[in-house]
Amino acid sequence: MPAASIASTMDETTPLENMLAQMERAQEYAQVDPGIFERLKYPERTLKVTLPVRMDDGSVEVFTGYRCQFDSARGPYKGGIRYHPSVTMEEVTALAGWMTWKTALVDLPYGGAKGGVICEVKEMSTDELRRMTRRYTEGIRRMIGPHMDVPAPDMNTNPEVMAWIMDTYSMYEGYSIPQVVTGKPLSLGGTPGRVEATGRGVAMITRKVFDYLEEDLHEATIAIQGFGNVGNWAARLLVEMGANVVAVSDVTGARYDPDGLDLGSLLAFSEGGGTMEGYPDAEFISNEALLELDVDVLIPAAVADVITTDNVDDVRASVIVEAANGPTTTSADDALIERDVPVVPDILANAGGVIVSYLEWVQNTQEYSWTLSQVNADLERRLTGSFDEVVDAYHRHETPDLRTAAYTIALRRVATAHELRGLFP
Ligand SMILES: NC(=O)C1=CN([C@@H]2O[C@H](COP(=O)(O)OP(=O)(O)OC[C@H]3O[C@@H](n4cnc5c(N)ncnc54)[C@H](O)[C@@H]3O)[C@@H](O)[C@H]2O)C=CC1
Ligand SMILES: O=C(O)CCC(=O)C(=O)O
Repeated sequence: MPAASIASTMDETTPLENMLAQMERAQEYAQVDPGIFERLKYPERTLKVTLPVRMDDGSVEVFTGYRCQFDSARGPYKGGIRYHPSVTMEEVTALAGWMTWKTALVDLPYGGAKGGVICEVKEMSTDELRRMTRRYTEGIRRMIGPHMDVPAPDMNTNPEVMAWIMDTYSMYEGYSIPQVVTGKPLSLGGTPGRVEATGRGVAMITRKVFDYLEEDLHEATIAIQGFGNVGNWAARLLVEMGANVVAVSDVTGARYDPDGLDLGSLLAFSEGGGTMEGYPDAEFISNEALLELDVDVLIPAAVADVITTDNVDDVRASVIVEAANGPTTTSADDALIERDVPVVPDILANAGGVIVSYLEWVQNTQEYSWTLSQVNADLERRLTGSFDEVVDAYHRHETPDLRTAAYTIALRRVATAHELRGLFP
């Protein structure tokens, strides 16, 4: 389905419509060829797969999965796989689009893709998840490959799931192909630093935006929505940098302590299967209340569309760093621009994950491994360099916000690749 017709059937806060609106806003400054711009509103292809899975009780459940390949002008498609009940073809399309702008912005030789399966991981056993993952991999295996499309983790997927994907793909090809997927366990060709890379990047970018604003991160108060892979690593590393993490949440709610949370205890509790609701210390507040706390930095690190016209006037943070994909709607962006609240956009703030995925893929391709300090140094160089480029574009083009500056860079890079390849005679 063409992106424009998907968008016209949905209300204004859907991720796909937001992504298209973000592109439109940047085109005013990027001024790429109108024909190419029109092309870039549409994904190249999306595959929908049906996944029959034998459940532990002997019944068969049929799951639906997608892989959307948005653009490949700059290189193989790249992007994570999400397991979540709210996955839709439209959401996967928006996420694949965001991957396209993200890889271009941080100048990786990739295009953008995203996959997802509609499922509730909490209600499935490990065996059921493995069978579903193998089915999904079989379903999409003709469109992925180390030089074609390289999946990675996203919400509710992890190194174990990546190992199953790698194994299933390799079985069909007849030999081991670790570089078909990134975010693998270390003993299967994963790289040191990938698990924490997205959270580390979020922390690095938060420090960078504080330097840019000439503010001190030391003792700055931080609220983080989402305490999964990205949120919990961002929290730990920000505390290491001297910041004061005062609130974190998961899907059940948030814990808040204005003097700073005991992260060690929260991590141990959640690693043992506990939820925020069940955590015994600190004040329990809702996810909505977390977004409205009077803090220096708000880091949405869970789902899309959480800062909207409904709550943006109550968001009191001085800076927003988008660790999740698509947490702010375009109308909320307008209000934040009006109030001069800096928003570091997702395609920059959470790019640490795909940068280290690239480093994993490079190591696999070269059959050579790097140390953690080499990986982290390369991540920091790329990410902070991209931040500087975005700030430079913001001032040079006088864009309304950092997001538009980031998109201006990304759109131009992707459009140049299309032009050079002669895709538009
Ligand atoms: N894992 C990665 O490397 C990357 C992830 N991201 C984005 O970061 C975000 C989080 O991803 P992960 O940490 O990997 O996922 P995860 O599955 O490890 O953790 C997600 C967290 O969000 C919470 N959550 C789920 N639904 C929620 C809701 N409706 N309201 C509040 N909290 C909710 C969960 O309880 C959990 O704490 C997603 O938007 C993802 O697309 C972006 C770049 C890379
Ligand atoms: O590591 C990757 O390849 C992609 C991670 C991802 O899905 C994202 O950045 O949203």
